[in-house]
Amino acid sequence: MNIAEIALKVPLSRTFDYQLPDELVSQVGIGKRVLVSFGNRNLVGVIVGYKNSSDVPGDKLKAISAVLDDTAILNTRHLQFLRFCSQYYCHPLGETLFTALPAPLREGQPIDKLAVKMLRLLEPSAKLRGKKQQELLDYLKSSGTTSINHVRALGFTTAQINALLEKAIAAEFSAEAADWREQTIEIAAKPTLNQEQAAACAAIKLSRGFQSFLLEGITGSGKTEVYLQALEDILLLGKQALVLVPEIGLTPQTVSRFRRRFPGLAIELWHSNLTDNERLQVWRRVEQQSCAIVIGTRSSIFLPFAELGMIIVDEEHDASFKQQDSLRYHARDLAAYRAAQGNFPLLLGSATPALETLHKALTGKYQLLSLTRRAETSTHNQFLLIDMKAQQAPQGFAAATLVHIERTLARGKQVMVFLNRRGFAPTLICHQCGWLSACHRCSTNATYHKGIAQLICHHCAEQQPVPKQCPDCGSTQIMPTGFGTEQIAEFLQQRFATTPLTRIDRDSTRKKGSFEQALEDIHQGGARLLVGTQMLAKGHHFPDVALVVILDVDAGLYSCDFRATEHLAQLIVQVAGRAGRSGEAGMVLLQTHYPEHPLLQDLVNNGYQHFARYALTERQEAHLPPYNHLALIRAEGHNQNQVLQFLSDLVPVQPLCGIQLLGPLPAPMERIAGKFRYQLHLQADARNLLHHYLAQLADYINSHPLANRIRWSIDVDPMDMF
Ligand SMILES: Nc1ncnc2c1ncn2[C@@H]1O[C@H](COP(=O)(O)OP(=O)(O)OP(=O)(O)O)[C@@H](O)[C@H]1O
Ligand SMILES: [Zn+2]
Repeated sequence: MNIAEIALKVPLSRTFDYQLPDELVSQVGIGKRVLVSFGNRNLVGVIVGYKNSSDVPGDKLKAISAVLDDTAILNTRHLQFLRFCSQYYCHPLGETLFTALPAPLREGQPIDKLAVKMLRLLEPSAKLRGKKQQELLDYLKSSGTTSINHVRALGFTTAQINALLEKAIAAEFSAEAADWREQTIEIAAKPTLNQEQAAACAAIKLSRGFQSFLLEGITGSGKTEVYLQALEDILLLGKQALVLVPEIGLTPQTVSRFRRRFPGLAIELWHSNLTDNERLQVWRRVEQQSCAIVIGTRSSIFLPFAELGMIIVDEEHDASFKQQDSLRYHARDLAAYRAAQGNFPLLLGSATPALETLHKALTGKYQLLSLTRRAETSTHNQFLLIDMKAQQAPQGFAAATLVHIERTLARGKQVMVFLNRRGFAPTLICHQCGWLSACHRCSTNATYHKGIAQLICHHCAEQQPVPKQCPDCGSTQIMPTGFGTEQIAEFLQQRFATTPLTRIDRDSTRKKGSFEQALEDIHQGGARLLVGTQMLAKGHHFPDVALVVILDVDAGLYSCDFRATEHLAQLIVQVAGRAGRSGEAGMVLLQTHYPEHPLLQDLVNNGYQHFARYALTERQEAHLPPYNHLALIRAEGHNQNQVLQFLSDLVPVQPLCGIQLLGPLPAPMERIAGKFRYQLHLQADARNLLHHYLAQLADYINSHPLANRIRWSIDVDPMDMF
């Protein structure tokens, strides 16, 4: 065996053969990184296998230049997981492995033994002027020597730490990272579980080996408490845990709840704001057992835990678990693979489970655990549908809605107004000729942002100045039409001039720390009127909110996406769940032109649980997921004919057995950033048929002459059709 099979970060679904030079034979190993020459470049690769012979003739076979690791950075089990991922999502193995690795490892940087930067106090009696600096000093006095990571996790900044170092009040030194299992696990005071919670927790604790659970609990029913208590046994056994949370759900409150419950335990965070180096640190810490729990967003599913004992997926229905480009994986689905592979429990929690997950629970594949009561109160929110037909609502609010807002504010309660559209207005319209502001590069509107006086495309981010005259007819009567959060907030602030208002959307929270600041304002009760998009809606616990207003639910009722109603119902329930968390029942107003719509009626009268079960019967009748499996092949390019040609070539002459193929069809958004977009839909009753066909197709595509001239992708289990 003198030939190594190497995975490289190139967009080809194959590995590459390299000769093993004698002097490196003792250093190589599967899962280690190597340096090889590829074309005229030097690339980092990962050894994934060995062989005796190659299709490449011996004299053409290049040799490995260097071995970069002493020990494998991907162990056999982890490689097996990533291989599965590559096959399942029809994505090249090399690119899959390199997606999993933190950037410094992709670039070939060394992974040395983990050293931890520690702080030691030198001058305990020093007096500092900065309040936070003094707090840090006091903390060091009480805690003794502490890792810098830990101090930062408590909220102290690098600047504050450096201030102590510069004044020689504290010194920094390196220590070998401690094994988290050597610490005694402390469990802080906790509430007694109610009956339903206790039953759920017992079921999880009693499970042996791999078992998936769906914890279906209404908002505020105490799911997090079940997670915390279910984790105890796992930690006591010395096993690590991964808690996957949606991008928006990684709030300081969630994290501090875990930290408070397990004081002193090494808990790491993983999210998109970490630097490359911070990611590498977490990677090493989970691998070298110096961390017990990771709370992370989707890509933390790729972390190389030394010994994982449980995965929890909070808000498992959330769309952010699915990656929407390159390797289009779903972290929840990969979590199921990892749990089966490692033979440990998987716990999925949601108030509004995805229909796919619910289906698995109802057919017995997952064990269903239900929480039907709110943990702290016995109240349920009251829903009210406000009929917008024939209403005068010049500012987007029905008169009745404004009365409810006024009354709630008068009682000293907070009001939350939800609209999932940022900006001032979705488009400008010319009153004379009907011209609409559109993006030049996408088949969509350009949103009017009043504060910065710009038209911005929310798909490609193109900005244009606001025209003074209509580009078509020259009229000066150009006006905003429709509403965005910016406009809603402006109107409410005029109407309730003395009421403090906070707006939370991507525009208002661009500045670092401003989101946290706004949340803090709401918690302290400073803000009484809260206006926002889904950034405001998810996961937060605002005890004082007594009224939630959802301004526009109609778009989700009539959409071409078959998941639109499911997503609308989930959104309504999540947003509504922000109300009434402090004892008295909250009120939820839904403004709609279709108050008699069966979906709204079902949701409002019978709740999500009922709605979802009914929605499943509809999916079954329509042969849609989860009763059937989908894949989407997307292609886009500047040359429309090439894109169409490429996809047409993929359509087989003979119909396929067990697979329906539709297309090429224009994508719902036919142009984005100047590119034409088309797709093929594949639908199959049996998953193995679909995967078998996709594997063949991927090979064929790679040999297609247009494959490297247009952008194409395969999306297995697509979550949206765009
Ligand atoms: N058994 C209990 N006894 C008393 N209080 C509890 C209990 N379980 C949970 N709580 C409290 O109830 C509130 C809601 O609980 P928790 O946040 O766990 O619910 P959740 O279902 O995770 O909420 P969400 O729907 O927002 O995700 C929290 O303040 C929590 O501390
Ligand atoms: Zn655009």
